[in-house]
Amino acid sequence: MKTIIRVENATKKFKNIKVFSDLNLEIEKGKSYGFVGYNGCGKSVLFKCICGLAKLNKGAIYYQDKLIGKEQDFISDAGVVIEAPEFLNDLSGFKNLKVIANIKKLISDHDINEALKLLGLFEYRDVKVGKYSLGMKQKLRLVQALMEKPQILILDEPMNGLDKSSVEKVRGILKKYIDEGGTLLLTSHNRDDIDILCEKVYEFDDQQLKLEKG
Ligand SMILES: Nc1ncnc2c1ncn2[C@@H]1O[C@H](COP(=O)(O)OP(=O)(O)OP(=O)(O)O)[C@@H](O)[C@H]1O
Repeated sequence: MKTIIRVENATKKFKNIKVFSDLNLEIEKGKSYGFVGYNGCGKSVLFKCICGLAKLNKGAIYYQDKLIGKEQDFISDAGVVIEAPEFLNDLSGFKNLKVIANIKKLISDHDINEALKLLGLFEYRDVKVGKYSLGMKQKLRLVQALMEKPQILILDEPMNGLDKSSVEKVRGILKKYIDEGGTLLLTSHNRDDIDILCEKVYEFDDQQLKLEKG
């Protein structure tokens, strides 16, 4: 299997808080990985560093052999849900996605609509995002992450704010994504999400990652 992400001796700290230290990790293409641990253990910070949204204090992260932050600013070809990427409240759901799609110009309006349908947002495509509920905004984030059919998905608590049937729907979408060869990095405080979707599970333990399953 081909390594797609390599984290080497990574250390990240904030002033007096050391989040992780000399952490090593290999992500193989086509596999699904879960990351678990208590609030504040470092899951989101690790994901941000992998994406290029935060800098390591020491060590290196490679995406397809390119050094993140140097040879490549941000991870490319990835669908990402981390915290709340803010949408423009005065634009509709569709137009927000269109603004993002225009950056890479990989997909058509039809593709955006199909992605909206996947999560049941198509009928709200023309409603301003400012009028979306919390769950609807979360679904829009997922649509954004999925719409360009990225080869890797990095999802930090993607089920936040979703009702039971939407969680089932997203699990189905992610399962299909993995079955079709996608690579998934996932955090969730719902252990069922992790168990259903991830073949390998890492737990944060004393500033390190411990392989818990797989
Ligand atoms: N920008 C920041 N400035 C200072 N400290 C930060 C910053 N971002 C995160 N931290 C700290 O880094 C540590 C790890 O935070 P992180 O958000 O990665 O936790 P997490 O495992 O994702 O938690 P949760 O399960 O609550 O989402 C915490 O102690 C947090 O307070």
